[in-house]
Amino acid sequence: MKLNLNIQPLESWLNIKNEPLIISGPCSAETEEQLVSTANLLAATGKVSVLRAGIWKPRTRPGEFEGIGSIGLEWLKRAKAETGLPTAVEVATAKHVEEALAAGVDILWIGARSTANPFTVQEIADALKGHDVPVLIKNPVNPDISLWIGALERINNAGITKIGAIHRGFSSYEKSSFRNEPMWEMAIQLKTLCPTLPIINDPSHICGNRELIPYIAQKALDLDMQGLMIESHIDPSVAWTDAKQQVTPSALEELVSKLNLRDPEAPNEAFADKLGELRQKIDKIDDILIQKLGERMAIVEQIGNYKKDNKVTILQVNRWDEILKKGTAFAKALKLDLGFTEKFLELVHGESIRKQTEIMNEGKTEEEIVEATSGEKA
Ligand SMILES: C=C(O[C@@H]1C=C(C(=O)O)C=C[C@H]1O)C(=O)O
Repeated sequence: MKLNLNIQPLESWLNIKNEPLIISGPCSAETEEQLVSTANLLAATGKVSVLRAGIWKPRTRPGEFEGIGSIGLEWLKRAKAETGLPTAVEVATAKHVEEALAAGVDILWIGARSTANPFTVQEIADALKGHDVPVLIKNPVNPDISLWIGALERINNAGITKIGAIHRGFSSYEKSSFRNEPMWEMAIQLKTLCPTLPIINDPSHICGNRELIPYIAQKALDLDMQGLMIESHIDPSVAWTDAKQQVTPSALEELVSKLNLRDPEAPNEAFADKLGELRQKIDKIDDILIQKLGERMAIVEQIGNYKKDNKVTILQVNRWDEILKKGTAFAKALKLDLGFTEKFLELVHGESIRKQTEIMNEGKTEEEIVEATSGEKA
């Protein structure tokens, strides 16, 4: 499947000062002085292409600072006039869109909580109709790529062609070193579905602390993301929101200077030849892997039929345990990553279970059964 979005290339609507594209500014606009002085220091670094600031803040719990509101738009105007930097704010309602556009905000973004709600996205899309403003769409809080795609489609259907995605990570119930799990595979999947879509990484929200930002920012660039949105504050220690994850403008400058910029391709022929040669080897190995997986599944099917005839359960924990132990020991000897090996074997075992369940159900898939039973798609 490919995603059919009508997109204008990032470079055609954004003047990128310095590679990579850096969008920076405070999590929240707090005072005129805080915003304007942060903006001036950011501009002086020469590394920042867009000034961001939260004006309306979606807070998880009531009673917390919910953003300075419309007055902040006036401060942004001043910051823009003094620095020449285009400005970006988060919008979550039609009213926000109208006010931001009336105040001359250059780029709008849709936050993760809004992306998760199609009603909200549609309301924003309707308010955007007839306007030619760039819109960046953060991933939804939950790891559901369809919601992310749906939001991009709704905004694109409203006639907005200057669009991009922001990867800010996903909420997780499990304890993690990240504030929001990166789940890079989601961004990779989006890029695969729509290679022309610019994806900007937001390491501040993924990390939740400033120390990890350089690592995540570098990883994002190495995964060919088009830019970074990094929160900055003239004095993060007194920030009203997200104090732990904001950096000073000078720390931002240092962080960006230390990033290694790598190209998607190397211009020299020798590199291309060598890469081609190695990729041919990989192609051959992949063919063998898939061939062998096919052979394995044919045997799994035979076992499934045999179990069905003999009224034996699908899951055989002892055998599965044996496979895991044997497989990981072999992987260890080959210096293969054990976590990867386990995941791979689990995936293969899961497929065996799926196939044998289908056999027990006279060839009907789980999806077919769920749909026939509940009338809903599985
Ligand atoms: C194939 C079998 O069924 C299941 C699948 C297994 C596999 O994929 O290797 C192993 C044990 C069972 O849980 C089997 O019993 O051997």
